[in-house]
Amino acid sequence: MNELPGGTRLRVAPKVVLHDHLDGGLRPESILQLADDCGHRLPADTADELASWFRDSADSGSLERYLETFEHTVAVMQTPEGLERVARECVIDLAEDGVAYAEVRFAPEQHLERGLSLDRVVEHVLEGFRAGESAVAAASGRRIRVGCLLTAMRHAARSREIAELAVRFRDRGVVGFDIAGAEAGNPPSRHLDAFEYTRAANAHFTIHAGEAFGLPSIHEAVAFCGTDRLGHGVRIVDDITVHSDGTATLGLLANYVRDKRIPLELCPSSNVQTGAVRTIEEHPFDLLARLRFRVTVNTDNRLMSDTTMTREMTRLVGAFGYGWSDLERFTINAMKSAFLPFDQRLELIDDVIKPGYAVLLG
Ligand SMILES: O=c1[nH]cnc2c1ncn2[C@H]1C[C@H](O)[C@@H](CO)O1
Ligand SMILES: [Zn+2]
Repeated sequence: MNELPGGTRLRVAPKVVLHDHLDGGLRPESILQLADDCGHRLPADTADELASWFRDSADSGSLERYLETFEHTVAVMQTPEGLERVARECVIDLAEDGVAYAEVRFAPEQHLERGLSLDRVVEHVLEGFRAGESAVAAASGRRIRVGCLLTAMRHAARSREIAELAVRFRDRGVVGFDIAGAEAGNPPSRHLDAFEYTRAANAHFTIHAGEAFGLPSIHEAVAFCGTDRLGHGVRIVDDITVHSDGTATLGLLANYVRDKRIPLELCPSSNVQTGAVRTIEEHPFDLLARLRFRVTVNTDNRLMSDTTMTREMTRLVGAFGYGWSDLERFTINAMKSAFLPFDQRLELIDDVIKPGYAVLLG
């Protein structure tokens, strides 16, 4: 039998991440330095202790408590230097993880505490992404491409403004719009005007739905808002009945999501931390993959989950015995679902992903 994917070969395998939060992926050392610069008090004072603090605090079983940890990352991302540094390091870290294409999201409205405007915030982050791409090319000759998603916080009332911001920056590196934050009590339809505006501008969006709240949230995101992708969407499993002989019956919503090939941005470790699923082994990722939903593998928050794309894939390989061809399929699923023009998606699939996995498949 062939060896299961792992080690350095897995780390260098081409990857695509569609769901990664900029403010959930900072390096602990950078948080310490930036907090020192701006006088923000942290709950720990060494990089190791801080890394553990984030992981342990996020391990709460509740999305609301998980989200509280972002107070300390958002606090150090309020200045041009802070935003650019975090964005640049994010790209370098993703490239180190074998990521060839990433869509990284953040919520501009959370970065106005020191007087920056929404436009300036976005400009600094995009500047950091470009600097990161150049640094990777200069250091290793490798190419990583990073698109930005602008997120609106779903408990707040700025979604229309953020959708307009995303459309305004569409030719400068912003590839889409999103909503995030506490899901229960803040249904997607509260932000219908933002989604309608985005659709009318022929722009793309994804919605965090079906993570901490179940089918009604997914239904609204798909049927009322017309989302292009589902952020998590893991609870679609509530609309699937698995019988004792292993066959499955899909409800109307699950069928619709599968028929329309609506991509699921699945984030296994994050789901365990917020209590959406109990363990990786019990994660519906494999059921959904076998039923041929368009599943993709994602990190969500690398700092809070102490993870990388390589680790998420390693955990899935450990739980479900996936081989290289499975990982290639999930990666192509993600690339097909990216908010890039079709010809650019195809180019990455044909020139980067397929040749990369061809070597690994032997
Ligand atoms: O998985 C998530 N679900 C809902 N909201 C989230 C998740 N991960 C991060 N966020 C929030 C916290 C961040 O401050 C915000 C923007 O990235 O998005
Ligand atoms: Zn998320």
